[in-house]
Amino acid sequence: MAESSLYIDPKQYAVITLNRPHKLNSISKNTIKELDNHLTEVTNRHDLKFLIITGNGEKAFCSGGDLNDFHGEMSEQEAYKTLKPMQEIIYKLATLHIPTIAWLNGLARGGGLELASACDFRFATPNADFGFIQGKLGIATGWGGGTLLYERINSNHAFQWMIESDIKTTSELLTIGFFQKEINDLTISENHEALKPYIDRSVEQMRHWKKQRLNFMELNLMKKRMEDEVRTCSKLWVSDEHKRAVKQFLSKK
Ligand SMILES: CC[C@@H](C(=O)O)C(=O)SCCNC(=O)CCNC(=O)[C@H](O)C(C)(C)COP(=O)(O)OP(=O)(O)OC[C@H]1O[C@@H](n2cnc3c(N)ncnc32)[C@H](O)[C@@H]1OP(=O)(O)O
Repeated sequence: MAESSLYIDPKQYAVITLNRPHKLNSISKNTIKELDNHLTEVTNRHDLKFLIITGNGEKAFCSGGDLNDFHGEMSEQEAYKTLKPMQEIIYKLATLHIPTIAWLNGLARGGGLELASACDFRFATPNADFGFIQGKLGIATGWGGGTLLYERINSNHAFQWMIESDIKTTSELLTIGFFQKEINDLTISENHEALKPYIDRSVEQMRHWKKQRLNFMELNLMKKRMEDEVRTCSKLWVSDEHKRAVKQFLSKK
């Protein structure tokens, strides 16, 4: 069964849904391939105004990399080979030709927040919590999402969040500007109040504003920084602290 889906609405927006609610929409190697296909399809469409990424179910947006696939016993080289494809997806998403919205229907951890950071906007349910917890796992962001976090919020907040690796509420994240809107009604539709301004604009406007935003970002530098993150995370992946943390999570079963 597909682990994600792409839906194109007649109102000219696309929705990618992570579809592994029983695993809290964690991202497996297979999900990564599917996401790549979805993004290619969206990139080839010239009639879309914006893209939404969300998770199926009420509990989770995305709990990060699937720790069965991204397991603790990989060598540094294997870790790099495993992490790199998702970093590439995150880069593609961050530089997509139309605005993107992470629709955080539930909790997010680790790479789930890297995915959210790749989007231009983050709208979130009040009934969930969110953590860049990589620090507590003995690693650092492995998909380039640390670089993007610095693009999205004040650098002091980004720096502190990654070091402290704490779990934050929706209202805390609205306060520091990581979230732009709180959404109580989670159903994505053309009638949703939060989406109305995005639907009301034209394709040309949306593409222009996204291009303008990207012009203000140093994309080559950003790409290099994201690559550095993958390399650093791959090194940390083989640390005892990280192996212990993954083992502990997997043995919970
Ligand atoms: C690899 C990339 C790296 C990066 O670059 O950042 C990362 O993403 S590191 C971060 C990886 N993610 C995590 O460490 C989070 C792991 N999950 C949890 O800590 C907990 O699931 C939770 C988010 C705190 C929720 O806890 P709880 O409500 O008790 O639910 P369960 O733990 O019982 O989860 C239900 C179900 O889902 C499976 N699950 C959840 N997250 C993952 C995951 N990341 N990888 C694999 N499987 C995951 C969990 O094992 C349960 O499955 P079953 O036991 O089969 O029911």
